Amino acid sequence: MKIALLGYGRMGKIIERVAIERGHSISIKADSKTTSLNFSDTDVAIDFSLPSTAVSNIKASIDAKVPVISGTTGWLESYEDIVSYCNEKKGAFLYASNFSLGVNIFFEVNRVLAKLIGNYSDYKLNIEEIHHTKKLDAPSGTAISLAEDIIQNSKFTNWAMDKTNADTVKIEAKRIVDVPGTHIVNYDSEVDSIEIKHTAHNREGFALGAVIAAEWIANKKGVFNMKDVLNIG
Ligand SMILES: NC(=O)C1=CN([C@@H]2O[C@H](COP(=O)(O)OP(=O)(O)OC[C@H]3O[C@@H](n4cnc5c(N)ncnc54)[C@H](OP(=O)(O)O)[C@@H]3O)[C@@H](O)[C@H]2O)C=CC1
Ligand SMILES: O=C(O)C1=N[C@H](C(=O)O)C[C@H](O)C1
Repeated sequence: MKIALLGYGRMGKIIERVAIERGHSISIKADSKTTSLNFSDTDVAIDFSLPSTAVSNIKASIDAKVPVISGTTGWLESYEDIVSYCNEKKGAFLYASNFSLGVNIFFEVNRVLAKLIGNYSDYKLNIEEIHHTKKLDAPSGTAISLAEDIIQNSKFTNWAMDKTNADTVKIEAKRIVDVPGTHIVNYDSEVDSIEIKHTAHNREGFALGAVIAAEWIANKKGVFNMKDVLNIG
């Protein structure tokens, strides 16, 4: 496949290597200096750019009838608009806050735990995410996915980063040099604690998952997520 990389930073460069190792070629390497996108020689686009550029890149791909994989986080206020846009234009779009197999298994464990424990008022809930200091958005997209899954499967009704009440999932964001991505879900009561944790050791798993998603979405139409790709849960 010919893959357009919309964003050629930390992730874009690793995705390039993984894609070439899997027999693909790169048709576009877009960065902040790119002024226009020509998709004439592209089969699929992968966007790992900035919160401020993700929406226009996704729309440009859909307009060009190129299926688009979206890994950029921090733009989710426009997610429903993109879903409508993609459906109207009969395009193909897949967003994941985290493409790694490990985190997608972690999401499943988180949902089960929320169903089991999330209705007991004895436990206070805290999500902690730790990332490198260059990260632009907070909380991480992955932490938001974890919180939203807990809200769908328990008594919790909302998430917030600051003051919480009993129905709020509290998310704490920490920034430490070079950390690729760590997420912890902690339930704490007077008598015990239950904690699940995912630690990314590097960015390889995110890149591999994005390329697998790009291979999967070729020739499909619709709006998808990583559960569709991995067939888990
Ligand atoms: N879903 C997932 O599994 C993961 C998601 N992410 C997310 O991916 C995004 C990118 O992360 P990362 O690679 O670390 O960030 P970087 O800052 O390293 O890369 C961002 C890239 O986007 C480029 N860019 C700027 N403007 C545009 C534009 N208009 N069109 C295309 N590209 C543009 C930048 O250009 P320049 O180099 O010129 O500045 C840079 O190359 C973040 O939102 C991050 O949260 C990260 C890891 C995993
Ligand atoms: O910015 C990052 O680096 C990462 N962003 C994603 C997120 O916001 O959840 C995924 C991963 O944790 C790395």
